Amino acid sequence: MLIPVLFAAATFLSSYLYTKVTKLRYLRFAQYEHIPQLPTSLLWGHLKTLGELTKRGTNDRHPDKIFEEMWEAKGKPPIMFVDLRPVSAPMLLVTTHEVAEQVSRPSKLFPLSPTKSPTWTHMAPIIGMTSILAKEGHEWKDLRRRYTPGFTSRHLWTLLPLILEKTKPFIQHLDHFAATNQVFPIETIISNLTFDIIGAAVLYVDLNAQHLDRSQQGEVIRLLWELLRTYADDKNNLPWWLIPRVHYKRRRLGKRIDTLVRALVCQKYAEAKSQRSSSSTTKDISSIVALSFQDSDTETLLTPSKLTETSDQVRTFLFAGHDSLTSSLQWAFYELSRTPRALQAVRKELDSVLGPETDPAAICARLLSHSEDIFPKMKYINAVIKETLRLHPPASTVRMAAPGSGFTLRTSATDGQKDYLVDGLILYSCQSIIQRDPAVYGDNADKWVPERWLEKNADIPAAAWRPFERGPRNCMGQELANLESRVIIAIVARKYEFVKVGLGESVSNDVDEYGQFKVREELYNTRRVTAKPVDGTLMPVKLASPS
Ligand code: HEM
Repeated sequence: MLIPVLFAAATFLSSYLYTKVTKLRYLRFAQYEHIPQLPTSLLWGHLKTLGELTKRGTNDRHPDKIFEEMWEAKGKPPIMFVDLRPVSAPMLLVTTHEVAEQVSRPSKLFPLSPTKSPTWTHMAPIIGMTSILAKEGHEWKDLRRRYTPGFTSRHLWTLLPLILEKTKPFIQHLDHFAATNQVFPIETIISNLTFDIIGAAVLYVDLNAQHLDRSQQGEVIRLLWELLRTYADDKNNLPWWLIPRVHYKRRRLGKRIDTLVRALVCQKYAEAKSQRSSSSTTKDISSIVALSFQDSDTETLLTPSKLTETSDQVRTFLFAGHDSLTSSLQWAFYELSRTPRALQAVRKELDSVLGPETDPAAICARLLSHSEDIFPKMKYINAVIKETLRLHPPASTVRMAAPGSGFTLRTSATDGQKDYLVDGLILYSCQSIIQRDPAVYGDNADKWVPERWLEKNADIPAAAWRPFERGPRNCMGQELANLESRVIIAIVARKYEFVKVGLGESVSNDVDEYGQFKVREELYNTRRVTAKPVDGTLMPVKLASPS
């Protein structure tokens, strides 16, 4: 009796194992064999290669760098399959602007462009579950429509006095560091400044971010910092079952921030309502959220679901409004500090548009009184910002067309035009590869050369510069980011001299053929939700000598 039972069990087990292994072989080797890829392992897909490459270099470098090494090893194809199962869904690395454009633009299949990848949920504790960043279809459209008034150029110009006001503590910190000769990460003071600006712009509140002593900062900022720190060691969006305690901590902190933000939203809603019903002419219509309350639904009642949704958008704006901007400003100051030619050009431009006065208060006054005249003339500064975002893009888009949707991507004629079925894959447009394409940017694609944006005949396709992404889901805050960047550079560039120490420190006063100081060891990006200089950009500052 026992033998037939054992025999039946063994037959069942071996047929079960056979089915599983056949399926695994299909998933690993056959399912996406039509897409260029490195050799893969039956059990670990490309995770093994990813792990080995990670160990071979500086292991806290941004995963984009490791993807780039894989892409180079495969001969730089326009798209590449990277199998991250079981840690994450399988991914398609997109490396040319022609293909990236198809990922971000509307099509018959996806009238609002392909949907966001479900991997966004690792950010849910920061931005909430109903964030505009992740919504789709008409829900996303409604949110975009409701919040657009707060991001129009006309409205943004009304924020200028507020932005300038917020730069005062920032300048005081710089003066203090210059007087005490302290080495400090400029990330801290830039991020505190951009937090304060976005808090004021979004809710018209003082988030009290600009204290170097964290215990003195407002509670929302302290908790947000703590929350963002939990992402510092998680370079690959590890699933909850690999880091359960970290996920629990994120959820707990996210909830506490949500509670505080909800209270602020209720307070702002009550203020907006009472201002509307009074005949006062000093209505607070100046915050992005107050403007969204003018939407007819919300005007009548802040229902629990509207409150949740508003808190999620506020948290999204607080995060998106400080994070990438801080990173790009750090890189801008660093690149300027190591490129004397460019710093001189920035200063010359500021002299010509602002006059010789370099005192921040005088600059603020002039920016306020002559903004319409001054900002359009900041051509070189614009080129500095553009080039910095090209070479050091902080963020990108990650999409996924549902399995079975039949979504295809076509590679360009120069890449041997071919259609690839890519549904079910995470579609990752890797900006740091796309924006350094020598076919577009030439032999100096890896170099920081702001002048390339000033050349009259520079033949750079619009789609090849995409730090804010393109298509309907592009960045809502790009104009605000640009305004803040120009203001901060205008106030700081002539008064202070930044000198990088540690990573990225110059070896001598010799410049290379692109006019940049040679460095001992390159400064590089790491991943903390988005891409950021790994050391917070350690830069002592001193007062610039008068020119
Ligand atoms: C240099 C600064 C910035 C960069 C490089 C940047 C980059 C990006 C990118 C790449 C996206 C697309 C993300 C995706 O597809 O998942 C995005 C979306 C977004 N950004 Fe920015 N951003 C910056 C500043 C800002 C600022 C200051 C705000 C102000 C609140 C902001 C608000 C948003 C919002 C709300 C979205 C989602 C738009 C939507 O899905 O409709 N960003 N940003």
